[in-house]
Amino acid sequence: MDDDDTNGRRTGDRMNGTTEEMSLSELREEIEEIDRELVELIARRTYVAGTVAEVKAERDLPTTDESQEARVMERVGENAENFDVDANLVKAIFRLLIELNKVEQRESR
Ligand SMILES: C=C(O[C@@H]1C=C(C(=O)O)C=C[C@H]1O)C(=O)O
Repeated sequence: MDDDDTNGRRTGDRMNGTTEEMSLSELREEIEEIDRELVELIARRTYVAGTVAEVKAERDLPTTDESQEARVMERVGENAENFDVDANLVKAIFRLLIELNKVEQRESR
């Protein structure tokens, strides 16, 4: 039995049933749309951080705020658990997003 014979059912079983009849190409289209949304969200997060950088520059505050980073990491860990995904993996992704923001903030001041 090859992958196509499962007709997406393995994925459908993990979700709400609406994906059960989806073909591989339809599932990949769904992933493509999700990926586009993820990149849009990353761009929005980076944009807001740019505004944070302006506020910090006005107040003469440093780019890095470790206590805020700890709050972000705790929050994303809780969100990961609520959505039943690996908290350590999600935290690793957010570590990168925070670093991206700090690079952007340093470049804009
Ligand atoms: C965006 C900020 O600047 C930095 C980046 C953070 C982030 O990407 O979440 C958090 C804390 C800061 O080190 C902030 O202070 O809120």
